[in-house]
Amino acid sequence: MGVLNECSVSLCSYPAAPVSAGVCLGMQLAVCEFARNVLGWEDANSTEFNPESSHPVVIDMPEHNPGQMGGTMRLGKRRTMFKSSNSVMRKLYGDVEYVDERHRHRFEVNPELKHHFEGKGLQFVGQDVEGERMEIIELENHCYFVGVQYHPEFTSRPMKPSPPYFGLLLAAAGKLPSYLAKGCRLSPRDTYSDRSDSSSPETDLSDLKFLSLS
Ligand SMILES: NC(=O)CC[C@H](N)C(=O)O
Repeated sequence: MGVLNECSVSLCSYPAAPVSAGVCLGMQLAVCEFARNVLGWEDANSTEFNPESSHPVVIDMPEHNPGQMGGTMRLGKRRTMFKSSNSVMRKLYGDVEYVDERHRHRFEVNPELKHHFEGKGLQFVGQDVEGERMEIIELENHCYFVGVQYHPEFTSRPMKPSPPYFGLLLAAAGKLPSYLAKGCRLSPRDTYSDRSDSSSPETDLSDLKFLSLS
C-alpha cells in the first residue's frame, strides 16, 4: 500500500505495490513507471527531470514558461469530468459525473500519448472539461492502482475522508469490494460517513458510532 511521492516510486516500482494511490507528482511518476515497465519505453520520463527524453510522457503545460517559476502553476479548484461509469474512483465519490478538486502543478500527462496507455489498460477515467488534461488514472483489472493530478488531501475531513485516500485504506484492508457493493457504506447501519456537500460537516461527534473496518 502506498501514497506515491517522488521517493516512493523508486523504492516500490510498478506494479510491486499491491494497492497504490499517486497524488500529483505521484500520479505523474506512476505514468512514467507504467511507460517504462509496460510500454517498454525505457527512458520515459517527465520533462521536469529529463527534458531530452525520447518519450516525454509528462510535459510542461502550455501555461508554464520554462525557467520561469514565479506565478506559473496551475492552481486552485478545477473541474474533473468522469469519462467512464465503470470507474472505481467515480463510485467512491458517490457516482457523480464530476468532481471539483484543488490543483497545484506545472506539468501534466502528455495528452498525445494517451492512447498508448489506454491500449494497455491504464485508463484516464477523469479529465478536465475540455478533455485535454488527464486528471485521474486507474489500472484495469487491479483492485486499487489509482492516481490523481489534483490534491484531494486539501478537502479531506475526519468525518468526510477524501475518497481517493479512503479507497486506499479500504483496498489495503480488503474491504473495498464490499464497501462498493453496499453502495459506499461500511455497513447497512453506517452512520460514520458524512454524505453532505459540506467539506466541513458539523455532525455532532457524540452521536457518531465509530465503526471498525474489521
Ligand atoms: N504538487 C506537485 O506534486 C507538483 C508536481 C510537479 N512538480 C508539477 O509541477 O507538475
